Amino acid sequence: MTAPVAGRAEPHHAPEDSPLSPKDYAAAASARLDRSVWDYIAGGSGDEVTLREDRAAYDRYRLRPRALVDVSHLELGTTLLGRPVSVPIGIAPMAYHRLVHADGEIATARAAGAVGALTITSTFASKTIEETARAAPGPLWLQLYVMRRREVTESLVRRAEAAGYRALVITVDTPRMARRERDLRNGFSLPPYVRPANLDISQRAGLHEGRSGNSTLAEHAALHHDAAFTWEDLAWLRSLTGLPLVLKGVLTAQDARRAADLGVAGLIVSTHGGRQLDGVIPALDALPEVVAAVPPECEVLVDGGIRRGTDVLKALALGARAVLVGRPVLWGLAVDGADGVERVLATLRAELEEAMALTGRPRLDTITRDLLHPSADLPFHPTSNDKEMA
Ligand SMILES: Cc1cc2nc3c(=O)[nH]c(=O)nc-3n(C[C@H](O)[C@H](O)[C@H](O)COP(=O)(O)O)c2cc1C
Ligand SMILES: CCCCC(=O)C(=O)O
Repeated sequence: MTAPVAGRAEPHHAPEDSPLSPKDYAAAASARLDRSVWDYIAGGSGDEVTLREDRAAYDRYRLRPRALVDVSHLELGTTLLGRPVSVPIGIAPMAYHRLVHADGEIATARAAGAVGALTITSTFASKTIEETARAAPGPLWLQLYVMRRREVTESLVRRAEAAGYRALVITVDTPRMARRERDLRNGFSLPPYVRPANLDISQRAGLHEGRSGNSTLAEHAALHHDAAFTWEDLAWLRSLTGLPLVLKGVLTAQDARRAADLGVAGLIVSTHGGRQLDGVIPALDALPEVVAAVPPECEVLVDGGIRRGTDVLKALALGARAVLVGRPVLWGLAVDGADGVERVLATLRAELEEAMALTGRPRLDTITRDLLHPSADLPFHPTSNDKEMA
């Protein structure tokens, strides 16, 4: 165990001795974290319908294993935008890792590097773009919220290029931050030891002054995010940089096709972990129509609710090139710093290997749609409208 960060609550009770699954890490993290920090991470928007359904979507599929296949050698390596990764599992961009551990994004990136996984660093990282890059041997992408002051975004792009980041991930589901009632009730604001390390002083205004009944993060987004950013403005971003662009938060074939037509290199099918528009289609259910809408060279990833190796397998079977994991990474970080993150990622990798072996799918290209059987309570066959939507 590493030392707790300043200001963090003492554990309410001793965490489990040796957490095994992401679920165990959630229990241990919840015991260690302040309630308002736990709620910020765990919560969703509105009635948290999408938060629940993103996860439940995975449980609506059953697996159809094939027998007597040579699974003595398994291959999990692939490429993402031309760069090799050891696993088709990456870390989703999440704000403020220092909320849960003093080493913040440095620990997370180091752990991902040890596993050979992709890391996507948030605009709201609590360690700098440069120090995170120095810690990470694995591929790094930078997530961008496009700011009203375009020079802020441009400077982040330049710094990402100089530090060796390989792609820019533009989050398109957050022209404003959705109401998250847990944060509103808790009057959540950033503790003094956490700040957006990559934004200048003028962009930090207000993040620490908690006013009761308000989420300062939402206020900050309302002040600084460019809610007028549109498809036309993407051309401006393209003209700024040679780095490939990836759009995060696409849920329809229409938007996917438009992005591909504009030369976007990749898409992340995502509901933002149920934290933005509540009631949207679960990411897993949107995945087939997005995959069907874009040419094969446009790489499609998915996130939201992935907690087991079999979840990864199901997403790959529905056409994802790789998956991203969000909250489980912060749970591992809260419990045991970089070691905790590494164990969470290594567990998901081990479970994916097990699932590949036991379904007779030794390579990623053998994980195909016929691996899935919709369970009896599946309300509709999510692949039935692929053709219509594409
Ligand atoms: C605490 C927290 C902070 C997040 N911050 C960002 C962010 O800064 N940018 C972004 O694009 N997505 C952000 N997300 C969304 C994640 O990238 C991802 O879409 C989601 O967490 C995946 O779902 P999962 O947590 O169920 O794995 C955040 C999610 C969480 C839980
Ligand atoms: C303004 C967004 C803050 C980080 C974020 O994306 C999230 O909390 O989901």
